[in-house]
Amino acid sequence: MSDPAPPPVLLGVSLKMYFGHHETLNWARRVAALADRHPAVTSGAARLFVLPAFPTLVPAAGILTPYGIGLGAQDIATEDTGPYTGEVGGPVLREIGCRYAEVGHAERRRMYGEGDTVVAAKTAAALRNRLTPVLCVGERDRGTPGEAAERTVAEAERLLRGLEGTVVLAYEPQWAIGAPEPASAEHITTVCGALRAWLDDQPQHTGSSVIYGGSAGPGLLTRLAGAADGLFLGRFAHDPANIEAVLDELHVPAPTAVA
Ligand SMILES: O=C(CO)COP(=O)(O)O
Repeated sequence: MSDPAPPPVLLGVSLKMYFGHHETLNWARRVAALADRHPAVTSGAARLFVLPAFPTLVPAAGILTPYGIGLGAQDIATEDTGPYTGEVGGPVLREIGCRYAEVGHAERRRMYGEGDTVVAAKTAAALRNRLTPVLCVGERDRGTPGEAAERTVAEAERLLRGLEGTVVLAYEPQWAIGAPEPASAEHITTVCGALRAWLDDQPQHTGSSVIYGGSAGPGLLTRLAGAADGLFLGRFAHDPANIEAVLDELHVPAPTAVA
């Protein structure tokens, strides 16, 4: 009997606040066309998800979801409904077609004062609304891989305590975000391996994945050789040719021979 197909490599893109409205939709059309024709996507070897800005979510859903690209928000309110000016709650995100909600990104922690309590509450809000949290974890300052692994596993443990459900853990060492280069393959492998080992002991989070973000781009998946379940791309996904280059790195199963 042949081995079961490995789970798809997960490639996420957060557009942060870089693009205009029409620019986002044009980019989304190019990514949808790529997903429609690239064998890594059509064979199921890779799965894409995209997190655009809130106002583009509705039109982006119409462009991306027909091609199996998951849609998600870059943030989610801790509460579901009520007097929370400026917030967007999980029920609305789910209603408009989101399947993911990012929580705890380093930029929100640093610039908008979000701490562990808020991040844990947002993670709970996502799970409560059947959205997969893309939970960002990672150390602030560059240190040894071993220290980073210990710190990051403790962070994931703290943020997910008492919660149940499938999550995407996005390991994003804060010092590698917006940098010229990602963290080293050794660093990423050590930390993602520790997160994976921890998750494997958490039956309440079955089906979860660990992806790496922080100046990720073409070439990194190859260097990681399966050490992460995927990548969380930022700037280097602005040019869809780079997404294509990342997809090109995946081993695509050969089509079944027809007798
Ligand atoms: O923060 C990131 C993804 O959420 C990474 O962004 P960059 O790849 O632009 O560093």
